[in-house]
Amino acid sequence: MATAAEDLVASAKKLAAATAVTTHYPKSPPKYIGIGSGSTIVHVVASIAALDPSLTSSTKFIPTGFQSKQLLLQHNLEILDIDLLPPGENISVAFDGADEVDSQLNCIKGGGACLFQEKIVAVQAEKFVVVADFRKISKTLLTPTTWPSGIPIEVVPSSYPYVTAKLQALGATQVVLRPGGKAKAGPCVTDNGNFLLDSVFPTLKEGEDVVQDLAEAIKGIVGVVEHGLFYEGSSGWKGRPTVGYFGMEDGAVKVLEKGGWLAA
Ligand SMILES: O=C[C@H](O)[C@H](O)[C@H](O)COP(=O)(O)O
Repeated sequence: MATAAEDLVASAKKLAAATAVTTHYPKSPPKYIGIGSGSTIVHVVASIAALDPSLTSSTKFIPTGFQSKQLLLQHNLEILDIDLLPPGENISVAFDGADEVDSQLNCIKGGGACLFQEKIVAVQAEKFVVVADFRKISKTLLTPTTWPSGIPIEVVPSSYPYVTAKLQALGATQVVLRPGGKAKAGPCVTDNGNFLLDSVFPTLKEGEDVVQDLAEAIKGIVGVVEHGLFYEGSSGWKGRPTVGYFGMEDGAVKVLEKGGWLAA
């Protein structure tokens, strides 16, 4: 049976999801909508499935992994794999969860091992809407929150000892090869057949390009496929959300945009 604290988090996610969908799902039928992964996206998909069918029946929904594909199937929403998005076409809105979000909307994602697919969908979306609960809010990234395992980094399996050493040289204080589930002997294998290194770095200072500097250093290591930093820096946009919806403990939904928190 769920505890009172678990119930509080679940209802915060649900309310934030409903508010985000009501506000950002297009008012005329969109061609493509991106669907992220995790426990919060379950509520987003339920809210989308409850919309008037005229808004969803001609839409193709692009999943970011096995779990979100199954969710779309359960709700009879039409699926399109991201590699079939025609070149030059954009996704109207991508909805997703997050593990940690800073005051500038930079995120850590990948707790569910779907960060690569999530990023390739996010960067092709005209609008990227993140939905989360109050536990995910932090002032600066890598501040201990409920996401103490750090940045998930997807690596080609044969490279993991090398990448581990390079991450430590970059300042990581802990690098853990993510284990598989209870019934899996050996590491977690992503939907792309890769491993994940959960890497704790010291809290990032506030300031221009601190997230970008770390992100680019990680991405520069041979063997790294992608990392869970979704951000924007002076060299470009790398998946920072357009807006974040957060279900709060008091039943309110707070909205964070690039310029700061919107007044309730
Ligand atoms: O790989 C997984 C994702 O980045 C999820 O969106 C993230 O872990 C948030 O998940 P949840 O909604 O379960 O907190």
